[in-house]
Amino acid sequence: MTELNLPFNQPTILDKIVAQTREDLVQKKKRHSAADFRSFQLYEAPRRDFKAGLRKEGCIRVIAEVKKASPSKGIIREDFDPVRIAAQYDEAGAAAISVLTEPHFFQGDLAYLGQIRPEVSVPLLRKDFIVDFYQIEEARAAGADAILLIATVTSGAQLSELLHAAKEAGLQCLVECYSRDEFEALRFSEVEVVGVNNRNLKTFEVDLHRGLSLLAEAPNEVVKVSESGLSTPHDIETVLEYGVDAALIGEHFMRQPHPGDALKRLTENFS
Ligand SMILES: O=P(O)(O)OC[C@@H](O)[C@@H](O)c1c[nH]c2ccccc12
Repeated sequence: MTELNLPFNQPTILDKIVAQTREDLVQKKKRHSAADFRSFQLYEAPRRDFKAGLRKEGCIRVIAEVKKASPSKGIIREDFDPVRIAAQYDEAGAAAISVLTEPHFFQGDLAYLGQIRPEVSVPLLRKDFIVDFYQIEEARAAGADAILLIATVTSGAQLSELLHAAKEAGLQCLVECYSRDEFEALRFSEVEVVGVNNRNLKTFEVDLHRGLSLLAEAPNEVVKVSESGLSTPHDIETVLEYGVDAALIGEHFMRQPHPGDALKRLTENFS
């Protein structure tokens, strides 16, 4: 993908996050081998069906996100209690909860998954930058039901291998892409849930219609998720007009005093 508005050869924020993730992995592997995760209590817990809740004809399904900070916005919510926020989302009818676990750029924590899990009934998506099989075992041990795989970060054979490994580990995947090239390179025989990020992770620009037009091209049997920058009933109406099943929403909810009420208000006419 060409980014004409970026200086040549400058590392993007995404490059930096992935480099940091790889560095962290070196340290983590010294502490635990992937096989060690098998002895974690949550490793054997039954998984919740992420995909099943994401499609309801004529309704918007919401993956509500627990996110303290982001590289584009800095701290989004000072008063951040991940378990309380997740419980509100669950009560407000979220189809799933996305939990940022990346620590350096999003101030996330892997431990949030295990803390949230017993307090909610819906599936949990681990939102992180997965580049290694190790992180799949780690996600299972931490209590995730599904993981995000980002086509901008991992594509082709590597993406297929991670998808396969996740399936083996009993985890479902949300495969996120940004560009048309990434979208067209996806093997829809392997991808059950596809997301298009409306925000360019390199420049942070948001373009809802660009993302939705791409999603509309996905095969019928694939669950479609519109991600990022959604905040108004008009946005939700637009998402539904494109035949998209679910919306992934973080910042808008996290900026409201009561994120659960914000979710109810946003979806009351579409559920
Ligand atoms: O907070 P927003 O604009 O509602 O967006 C949520 C989610 O789509 C966004 O956090 C996100 C989408 N893809 C990602 C990949 C990594 C980290 C974060 C993301």
